[in-house]
Amino acid sequence: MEATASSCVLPNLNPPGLTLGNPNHRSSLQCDQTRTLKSTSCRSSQGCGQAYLVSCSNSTDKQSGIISGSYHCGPVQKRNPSGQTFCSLGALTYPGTGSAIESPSHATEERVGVLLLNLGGPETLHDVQPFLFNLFADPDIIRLPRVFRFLQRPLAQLISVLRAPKSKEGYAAIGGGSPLRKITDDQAIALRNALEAKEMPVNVYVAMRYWHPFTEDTVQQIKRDRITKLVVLPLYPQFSISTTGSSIRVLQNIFREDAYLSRMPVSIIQSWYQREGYIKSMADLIEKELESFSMPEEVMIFFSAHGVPVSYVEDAGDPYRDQMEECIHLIMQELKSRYINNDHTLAYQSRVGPVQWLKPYTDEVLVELGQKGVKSLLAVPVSFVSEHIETLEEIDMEYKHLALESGIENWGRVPALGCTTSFITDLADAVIEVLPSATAMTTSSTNSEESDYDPVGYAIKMFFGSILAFVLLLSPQMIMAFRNHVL
Ligand SMILES: C=CC1=C(C)c2cc3[nH]c(cc4nc(cc5[nH]c(cc1n2)c(C)c5CCC(=O)O)C(CCC(=O)O)=C4C)c(C)c3C=C
Ligand SMILES: [Fe+2]
Repeated sequence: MEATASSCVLPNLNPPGLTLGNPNHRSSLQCDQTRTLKSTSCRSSQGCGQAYLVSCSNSTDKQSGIISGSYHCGPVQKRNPSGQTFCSLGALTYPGTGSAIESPSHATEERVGVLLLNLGGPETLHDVQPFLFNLFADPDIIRLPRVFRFLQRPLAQLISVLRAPKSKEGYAAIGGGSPLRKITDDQAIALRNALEAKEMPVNVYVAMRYWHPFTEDTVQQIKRDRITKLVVLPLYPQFSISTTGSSIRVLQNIFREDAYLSRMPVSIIQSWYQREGYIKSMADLIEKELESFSMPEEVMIFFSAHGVPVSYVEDAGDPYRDQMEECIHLIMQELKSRYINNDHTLAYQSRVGPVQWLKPYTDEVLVELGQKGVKSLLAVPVSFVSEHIETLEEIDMEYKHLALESGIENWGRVPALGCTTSFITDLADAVIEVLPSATAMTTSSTNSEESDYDPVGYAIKMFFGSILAFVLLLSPQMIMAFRNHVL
């Protein structure tokens, strides 16, 4: 199955209601253009991270991954299946930094980059609160009406401080930090190798949304390396406004403000949950894990997806729930084709704050299943392809404990895909498929809300809104909602 790619006519958003149609149809995708993110700025008080590159040279270790100055690639130029020229290992010399920025359209050789987008995670306990600040300061995570946007950062500060103790406990329980950076770097290396094996040498970059290496820094590296064509590959199988949508919006803001980048042909793979390689790889993991139970056919396959607030799906048109359900259906079909006919269910985990999230909730379903007499359960994390705090702590510790307490006797968990060969090979195919459709990013700057601007109405809303927001936010219920998972 083909990857769904948009050739980068990026979302034109009309806040406050971020309307997202099917992201596979780029004309229906709308986003918010009101944020101003400077491409070179550091966020939070933690200083700039360094962009990390898995290069198309032989230097793949992390220390040498940071490129500065001239950069040499191999002796031969190769053509990909669509006739484009690439550097192969060794010979092509990438001009060093500091020279005039050349427009990609005038460049003589093709230098292809693949940009992996991911969430990022705190590397130490000290990073937890600033990481949470970056997360909650994202208007795609806390979606305030436009008129209250000025409250975004103060709210983020408050919520991150309230939430930090609980998050720190979680990160402490999994070794003191998130494994996400290391796993994503490993996936980048594996993808680079898989593409090279398919005669397509590329540079693979990692850009995180909330922690190092920040998207802004990685994009600067891409520019320094004079990449001429880019495939953007979010490491989220399903599209959500809060994940892929948010990362793409940051990219859009950076690219729009830069002459070189705005002319670079880019292809974005918005979701890939329906790809055969991914579905088969997930089915392989489930099949293997089922074999560890004494009576595999009696095991309930329990898909647990990261939740999003209901309003994302029902008001903002986030396709996340539909894509998740279709994804589960495809995995189950694949299992059926292998004569695996187990019962299955889907629930949503990791809710934060005082609003309604997608239901059913994982913790509630686990208790119900235990009460109904289910004895064996296999948990399958399905919204993310790396181990992270919500697999290692929430599922493996909290939910396992809850399930065993509720009467479930045999517990298993499918590992995240990580660097599974069949999965990475399929991602490489996805990159190859979308490369020919890369086109320069174009955005419209028209914003109807801005043209309807009414200063008096705005001041009134801002005055009463601020009072209301602070009263609500400082209520004990609200504080509890952010400290714990639920009200
Ligand atoms: C598809 C995956 C994810 C969606 C959708 C998503 C939405 C979402 N998340 C929060 C709040 C938090 N997320 C946190 C960590 C976290 N989230 C994801 C993935 C999705 N989030 C991952 C992979 C991680 C873990 C990163 C790591 O360090 O390993 C956290 C921090 C941890 C905690 O305190 O629980 C918060 C907070 C919201 C509000 C949201 C949708 C609006
Ligand atoms: Fe999350």
